[in-house]
Amino acid sequence: MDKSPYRLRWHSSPLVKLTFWAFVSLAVIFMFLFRSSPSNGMVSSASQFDSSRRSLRTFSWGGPAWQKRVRSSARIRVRNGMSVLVTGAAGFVGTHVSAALKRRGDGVLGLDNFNDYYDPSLKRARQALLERTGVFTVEGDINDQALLKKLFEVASFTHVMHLAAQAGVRYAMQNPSSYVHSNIAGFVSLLEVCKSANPQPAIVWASSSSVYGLNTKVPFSEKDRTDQPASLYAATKKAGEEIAHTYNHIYGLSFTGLRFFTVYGPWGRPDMAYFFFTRDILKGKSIPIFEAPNGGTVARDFTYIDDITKGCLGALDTAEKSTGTGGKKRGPAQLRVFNLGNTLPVPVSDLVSILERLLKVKAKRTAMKLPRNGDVQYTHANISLAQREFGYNPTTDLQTGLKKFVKWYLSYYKSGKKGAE
Ligand SMILES: O=C(O)[C@H]1O[C@H](OP(=O)(O)OP(=O)(O)OC[C@H]2O[C@@H](n3ccc(=O)[nH]c3=O)[C@H](O)[C@@H]2O)[C@H](O)[C@@H](O)[C@@H]1O
Repeated sequence: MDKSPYRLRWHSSPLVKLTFWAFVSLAVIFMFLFRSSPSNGMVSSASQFDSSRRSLRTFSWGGPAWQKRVRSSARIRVRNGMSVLVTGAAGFVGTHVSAALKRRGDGVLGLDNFNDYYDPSLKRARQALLERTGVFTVEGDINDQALLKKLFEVASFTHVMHLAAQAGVRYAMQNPSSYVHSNIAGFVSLLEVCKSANPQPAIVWASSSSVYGLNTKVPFSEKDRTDQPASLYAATKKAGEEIAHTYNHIYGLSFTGLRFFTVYGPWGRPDMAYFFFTRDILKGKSIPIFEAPNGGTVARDFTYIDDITKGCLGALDTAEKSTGTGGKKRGPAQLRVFNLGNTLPVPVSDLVSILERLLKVKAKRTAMKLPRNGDVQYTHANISLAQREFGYNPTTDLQTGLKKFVKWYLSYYKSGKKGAE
């Protein structure tokens, strides 16, 4: 038995004993909070949710300075303005919409996971552009509910512009789980937080023209069937529309889904045909141009980014409030879906001809059979619903829009210094 004076004193003084155990308990509680609660302003690991991404990431967020930036970015600076959480803010459409909202005085907070589906340095350049406009983009994943809850605690968003998604029709064959992760699990994760927020935000989000799938009735109207998706990407977007219906029905969340038709323009996505055709024409590489099996034309209703941005703002401006509070529905809420297209389908071979003229380089064309990996032959939007509801009126033809894209492309990848991958 230990007979040291310390031991004796330990046993004999209840006050010392109490102090010691109080100290130990506090230390344990502190360690627990530090490790497990990112909402306390520490570190959140989104990678545990994200086994499908090629680069697993850990995001840092929190702390008083971070909260101050979030609050300031989301602050409304104009009468009757809105405070919008934009997911996928460092994406193509996200950047344009965030900047447009900020410029007119709305509060905007960006959220993006900066994944490596395509060159993340382009996303960082977009983030820097947003920063200059006054938009702070938080680095994080929509599957990270602790982060989302924290954002809603710090800022009171009136709207969510949900653009974060795994895009691309053909890539779904290579990495199917990334579509489920972002477009289904991520969407549900976001809606779980939105439905419990007080007040609930109104949600405007990106669906896709691809939901029309094998539908052959043109132009595509919102009333046409969308139960024959031709790719997993399309299936996850269609699932999103059904999930929106459920959250609208159960919780009174207000939803506007926007079916975008092949959006293109400056700061665009390098995985899209007009973008990598430009790169490959300049490099002298051959361009695979898809042809339909019957010798028919493959065409798209290419829609310029400024027209899409106006459509997004129109949808936000006419979105009604959600009706629920604290996770409970109080009445029926708005549920809308709109085509946002250009109404002028252009054959892919014509797109290449326009690029040849703008770049002053002859393309090496290779005809290829339309692969059976999700591509559809033709898209054409009927936009009368969006026209009626919020005056959507696209004004940019493909020639004009591509001219602006090429100008941006050449200046961004100045004389091959940055070199598009
Ligand atoms: O409208 C939409 O909802 C979709 O638009 C695009 O999908 P897509 O129209 O297939 O756009 P691209 O991949 O840029 O293809 C444009 C056209 O070029 C054709 N193409 C593509 C690649 C290629 O190597 N050759 C080729 O001829 C495609 O068949 C298509 O007709 C986007 O990539 C999707 O994320 C978006 O949801």
